[in-house]
Amino acid sequence: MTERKADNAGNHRPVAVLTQVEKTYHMDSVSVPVIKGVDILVRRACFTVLLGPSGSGKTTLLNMIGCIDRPDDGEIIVADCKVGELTDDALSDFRANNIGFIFQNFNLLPVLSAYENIEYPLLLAGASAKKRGDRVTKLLNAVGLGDKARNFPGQLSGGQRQRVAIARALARKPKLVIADEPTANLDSQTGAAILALMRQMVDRYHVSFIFSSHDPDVIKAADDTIFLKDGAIEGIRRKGETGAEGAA
Ligand SMILES: Nc1ncnc2c1ncn2[C@@H]1O[C@H](COP(=O)(O)OP(=O)(O)OP(=O)(O)O)[C@@H](O)[C@H]1O
Repeated sequence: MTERKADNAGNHRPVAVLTQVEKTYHMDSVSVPVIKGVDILVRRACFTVLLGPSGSGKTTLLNMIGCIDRPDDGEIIVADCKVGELTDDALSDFRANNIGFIFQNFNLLPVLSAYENIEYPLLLAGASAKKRGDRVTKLLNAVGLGDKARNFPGQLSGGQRQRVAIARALARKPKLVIADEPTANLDSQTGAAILALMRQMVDRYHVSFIFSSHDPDVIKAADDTIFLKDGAIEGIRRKGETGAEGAA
């Protein structure tokens, strides 16, 4: 049985579990609760879409799942680790070893070529030259950019830059990739191609993707869709199931 099939059968632990997560921003004397008692289970080796209108709290939630930010209350488990118990340094290491990130503005280093951008996290991890070369070449080919290795970001289209960013996010074989509105700065055709590529990466590498969007069309690509409104879960739809269930 493949990992994916096993996961669908419920035999594998989820890649992330959020229990009663709360986050409030404080500005001067005003407190704004942004995430309100959220429970989420992110399945392993699945493509999960977090769907909600602007301001519903998608980025705030992804930042907490991605261990960039901490909740005020509740528990977050990522890759079987209770991340709230880690010190800031340990959390940084955990993030680098387990989580990849893709951003809407690509966040590539402009002075590095496509090859070097993908290689960078491997250099930071101390991987050997042979390992780096093998991995980068494999990923460049996987994202359809085998012939653009030497191009700098400024010499690539938006869609090509996002392909480099996807390859970079996968470089260290993360368990989870977080993509915050990765198609927001792309035209609809390029955005659809990027979505299809992420779907392929989930199927090929059995990595879990969690992708935020306010475009309901992205649901088609997802295994699971989590509907967020005003910082609370409105429902969760798992592919193959009819209707939306309550919080997982
Ligand atoms: N650092 C901050 N300080 C204060 N308020 C914040 C901060 N970051 C976000 N907010 C507020 O929290 C709410 C949720 O923001 P968030 O960016 O998580 O939403 P979003 O769903 O990702 O929105 P968008 O789709 O527009 O990116 C918004 O009302 C926003 O104004």
